[in-house]
Amino acid sequence: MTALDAAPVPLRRTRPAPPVRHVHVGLGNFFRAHQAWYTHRAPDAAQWGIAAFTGRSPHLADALHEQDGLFTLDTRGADGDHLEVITSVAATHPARDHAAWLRYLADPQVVLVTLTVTEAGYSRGPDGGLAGTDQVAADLVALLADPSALVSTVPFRLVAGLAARRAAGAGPLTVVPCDNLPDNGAATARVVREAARLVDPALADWIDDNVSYVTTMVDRITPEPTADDVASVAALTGVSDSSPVVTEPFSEWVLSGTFSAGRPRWEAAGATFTDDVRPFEARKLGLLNGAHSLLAYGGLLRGHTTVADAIGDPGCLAWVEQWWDEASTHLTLPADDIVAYRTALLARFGNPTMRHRLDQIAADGSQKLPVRILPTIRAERAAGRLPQGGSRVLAAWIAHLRAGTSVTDVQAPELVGLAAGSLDEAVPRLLNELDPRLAQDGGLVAAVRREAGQLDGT
Ligand SMILES: NC(=O)c1ccc[n+]([C@@H]2O[C@H](COP(=O)([O-])OP(=O)(O)OC[C@H]3O[C@@H](n4cnc5c(N)ncnc54)[C@H](O)[C@@H]3O)[C@@H](O)[C@H]2O)c1
Ligand SMILES: O=P(O)(O)OC[C@@H](O)[C@@H](O)[C@H](O)[C@H](O)CO
Repeated sequence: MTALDAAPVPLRRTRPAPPVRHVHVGLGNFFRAHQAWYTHRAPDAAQWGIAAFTGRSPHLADALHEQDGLFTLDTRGADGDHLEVITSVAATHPARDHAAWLRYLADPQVVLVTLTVTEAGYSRGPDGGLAGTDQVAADLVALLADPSALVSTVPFRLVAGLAARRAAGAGPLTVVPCDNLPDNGAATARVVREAARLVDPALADWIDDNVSYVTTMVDRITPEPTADDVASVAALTGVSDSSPVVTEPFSEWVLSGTFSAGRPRWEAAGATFTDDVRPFEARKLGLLNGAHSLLAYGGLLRGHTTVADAIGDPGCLAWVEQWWDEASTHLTLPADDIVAYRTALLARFGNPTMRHRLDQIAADGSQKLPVRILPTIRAERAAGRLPQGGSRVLAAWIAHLRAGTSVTDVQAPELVGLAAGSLDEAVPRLLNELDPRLAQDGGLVAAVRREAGQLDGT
């Protein structure tokens, strides 16, 4: 008898969940394939339950609540599927369950907060400080009126939780951002500090004294699961799981900083602790995420749907290799490490069992290109070179915005407006949005204009 012949078994706990000592914001696919998986594998997992909150929509919190926080992780490699039920998520909550959020943060047993809220979720303005958005302003007004008011932005959710912690005398805590942002610990500290100071300068001082921020590089390609993935996991396991996650065998987590009140033994599960994350971060953001953005915009233009489709196109592959040559020049890890990483990336991108959609990666280019592409372009220009590969990534993004129909970005209406009209005008306008200094660099503007013309045939 195969698993398919039997009635599906519901996914429920048979043993108590581990006690909650860690809270996560951004319950989604990546957190479940990465941080929840590392904790599940840690030798002290029985002491480190996670309460996970969604960033916005309640859907996944509700679905996992029905399964006691359990879900199946389907790791798809060349040798087939490896299936395991991850047990580290002890409780799930929608973002609107703010009372639960405040309760956890006020609990001295809870000493860790991790985040996967996308690059845009940090509410950072162009200089990295707290953005002046309507949501930020609304959260400030709400918190000044009532410290327990529901707030929606990540900086103010943290500030509200930390205010509750201070009031309860619950002691120190560590925040561990796990999004693809360079120096994400310092980036998070800055927006939280600025938000706290607006609410109560004494609270900001307490946070400075009691909250540590760890900087991380995170890596594991985890696409949004499809209905076919849900069906295939059910067929393979015979268990009815509404919300499995599909991921790749490769995983990396590099962390740097002080955990003021303890953490799971993630190093025993494969995480690396180091004094300096930056060389790993630069390698990953430039080579993996930079090539992802190139494949997203360039691949969509060439009619592809997934990363595996696009990397199988010799034209896209040549673009990626050229971009990698430029980016690699400025990486500080040993050359053989970079060569090995590039070789491994080609296999990871080409993994035919992963349907990593290019339109998912294309979202929020205005937030992603500055960290994935611009550092290499600036370094190339400082070295007196005009990087064709980097110019092509910017040109492909511009062509994507000009196509206009499927642009998902926190600044979408503004960007689509700036992309309209002649390329001669649109290119400097859009470069100016990314960084005004780029728009003043005549050589670079001309190179991006040339590449954009090649892409759309003008
Ligand atoms: N998926 C991957 O391969 C991968 C790998 C490395 C890092 N990451 C990081 O993790 C992030 C999430 O990826 P995912 O695959 O889990 O996505 P997902 O869509 O499955 O989950 C995203 C989570 O972030 C929340 N969120 C989105 N925008 C937000 C905002 N503006 N404010 C607050 N919360 C917000 C959502 O509500 C959801 O809980 C990525 O943006 C990236 O920074 C992802
Ligand atoms: O998750 P995003 O939207 O920040 O970026 C899309 C991909 O580039 C990214 O998710 C990679 O798959 C990931 O960073 C691999 O570790």
